[in-house]
Amino acid sequence: MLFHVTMEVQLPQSMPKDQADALKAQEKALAQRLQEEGSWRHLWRVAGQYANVSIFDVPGNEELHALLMSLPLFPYMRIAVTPLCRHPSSVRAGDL
Ligand SMILES: O=C(O)C[C@H]1C=CC(=O)O1
Repeated sequence: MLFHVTMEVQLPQSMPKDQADALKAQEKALAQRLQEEGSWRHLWRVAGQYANVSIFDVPGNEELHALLMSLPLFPYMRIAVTPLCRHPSSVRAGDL
């Protein structure tokens, strides 16, 4: 299943820079691994915001929930999920 996911990162201003940098590095490593493996299909920065728009390809809701909860920045993100299905007028074969 495909999911459109938006993530807005809100790190507390009180978080020490070293801790924030470590979390971002862990997040980047996992995000890149998941992209290489295929479950994180698209990752786009929202211009002008510490936020992204992503497309995930995972078997279902439970898997997406587990994946999102595994992200190091999960406690500091506002996340919105929109499940996607194929549009009948799309000329694409189903892949993005
Ligand atoms: O920067 C972000 O948008 C948050 C998060 C998502 C991927 C990543 O590396 O960090």
